[in-house]
Amino acid sequence: MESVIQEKGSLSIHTENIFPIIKKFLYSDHEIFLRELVSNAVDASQKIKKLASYGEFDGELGELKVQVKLDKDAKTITVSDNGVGMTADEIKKYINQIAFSGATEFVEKYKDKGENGNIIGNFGLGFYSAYMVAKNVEIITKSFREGSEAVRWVCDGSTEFELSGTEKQSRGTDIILHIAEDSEEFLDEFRLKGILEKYGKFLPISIEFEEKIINNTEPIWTKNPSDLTDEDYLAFYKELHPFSEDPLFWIHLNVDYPFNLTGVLYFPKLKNDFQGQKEKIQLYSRQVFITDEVKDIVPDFLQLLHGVIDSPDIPLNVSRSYLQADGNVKKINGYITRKVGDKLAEIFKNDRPGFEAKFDDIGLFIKYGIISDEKFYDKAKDFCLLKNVDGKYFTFEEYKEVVKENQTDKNGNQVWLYTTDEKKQDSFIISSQKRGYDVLNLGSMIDSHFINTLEQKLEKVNVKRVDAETLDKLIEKDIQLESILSTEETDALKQLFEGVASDKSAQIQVEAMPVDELPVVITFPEFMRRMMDMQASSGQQAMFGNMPMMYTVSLNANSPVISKILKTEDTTLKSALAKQVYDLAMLSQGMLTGKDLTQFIQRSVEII
Ligand SMILES: Nc1ncnc2c1ncn2[C@@H]1O[C@H](COP(=O)(O)OP(=O)(O)OP(=O)(O)O)[C@@H](O)[C@H]1O
Repeated sequence: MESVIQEKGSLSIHTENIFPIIKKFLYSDHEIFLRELVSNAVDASQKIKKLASYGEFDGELGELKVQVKLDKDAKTITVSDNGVGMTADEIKKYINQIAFSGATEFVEKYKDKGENGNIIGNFGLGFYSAYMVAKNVEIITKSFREGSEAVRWVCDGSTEFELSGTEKQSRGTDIILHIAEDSEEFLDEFRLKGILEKYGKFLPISIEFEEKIINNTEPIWTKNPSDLTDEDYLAFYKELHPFSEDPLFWIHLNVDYPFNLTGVLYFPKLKNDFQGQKEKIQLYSRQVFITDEVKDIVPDFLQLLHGVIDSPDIPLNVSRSYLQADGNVKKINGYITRKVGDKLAEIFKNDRPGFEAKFDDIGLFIKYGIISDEKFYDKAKDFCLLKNVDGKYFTFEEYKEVVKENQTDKNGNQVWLYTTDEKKQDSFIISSQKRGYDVLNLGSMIDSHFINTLEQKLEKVNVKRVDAETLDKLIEKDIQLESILSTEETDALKQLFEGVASDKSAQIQVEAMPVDELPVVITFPEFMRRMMDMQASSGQQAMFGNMPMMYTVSLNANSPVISKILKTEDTTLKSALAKQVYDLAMLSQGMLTGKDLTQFIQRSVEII
């Protein structure tokens, strides 16, 4: 049966309810009220400038300026401008109708005149944020239109307002906030100055507070790159980060299609504690500071950069989940990645020595990008460098040529060797070099992840730490060394060492190595070790968290020392000798500690 209830209509909002909502939920940060009112005043000033340029206003423009005044005794904060002002009708339209934005209307009306939208407002709610801190707000305003009468509007935050004629000589608007008891923290010049400097440092119209202009109205990102010198960029960097070292280089961003975005990103000299350096990119919307949390707008691997991004196309007053899904935000992300890739490629191409000199600093960004961003990898694979222990740099392709001859294994795979710690792994590096192998230096936090990505991306390349295996197994060739020991001797040898090993879980194996190789060698299987490194660097505790480091003890069947130990008749001496060479191997891997170390020293002294 069809229902008889059928009705269409529009929902009504009870305005009594709206103030508490604005006060509580519109912005989590109450200090935003000042940003909103100053932005409105800047808008009003920009509008009069534009109207003058369109020939719709032919009076004196005068010096356009926004003034913020604090009167502690009267408990008021006043924001004044000499912009367009409002007529009584405009107040009724723009102020009395909550959420009707005059800004949107202005842009709409003048869009044929190439209105590029230098107007900040668009929600039509900003003005009411004044009620987050004020119990009463007065507007005293006079429109630029000839013959307009000045008007005064007052509202105490209820739904009743008063509108009347008043005296005001000059064009423009004064917004007077009578601060509520619970917001008197804002009646403080330092607090106000702080808020103004935070949000208004780069507003396009001069902002005066306590007889000082607090802003730079023409920050460099609004200028044409071809009009700027290196000094300009460095000076601006100092303005943003007064105590930082000079940046390595920078990128000027400038797009207007399919979204609007300008900005300058700097590559800083990184300190080791790079975690602490995040949140150094500031996000602006038409020169109004919005936030320094740019997580979703800037690709993760570029969050270590410093600088400024300005885009009116990034939605501001919305939740993060919305931001992540926003099409523009995704495009902006892709654009920034591409620009950074292009810039790095350009420096690499035009100034390879300069690029190499900076690589130790920028390598982190590049490797991070390679790991986390497919598109960035496609560009970076041609300029990302590998540094070997002799301090020489190679691209991936160059390096393939360097090691092709000596480091291709019997299956036709290249094996790239690296060290994570030149000092600790010295003996392994030396043995590898003796064989004519090259050793890379990949010891930074990010490298275990980077190596993993390399192996996935590069065909027929395996990457192993110099101590991942004994020298012969590191890069397996067709030639197999013969063991000089019989099967019985091999078993006896293994048993002897199992007896002296203090760590009973150690894997002991007998292997035929070159005669001059050490009698005992301790190695860490690459895969497990790297997984553990990766986990440690990402701060996780999961799978391998509590597991001891796995290692392999290889006994060199062909070592004369091993033969000597096997031939020793005296069983006490035999064990002592075995223990001594075993401990030497432990020592060379920095694994000999505690009682084992004490006893080792004692034994060594006795032998001498
Ligand atoms: N100082 C001012 N001078 C002239 N007009 C003003 C001034 N302040 C506000 N207005 C008018 O009132 C309208 C509503 O302002 P409101 O701040 O509420 O919204 P908005 O600026 O359009 O958008 P947003 O919510 O993003 O700030 C403005 O669009 C503008 O037309």
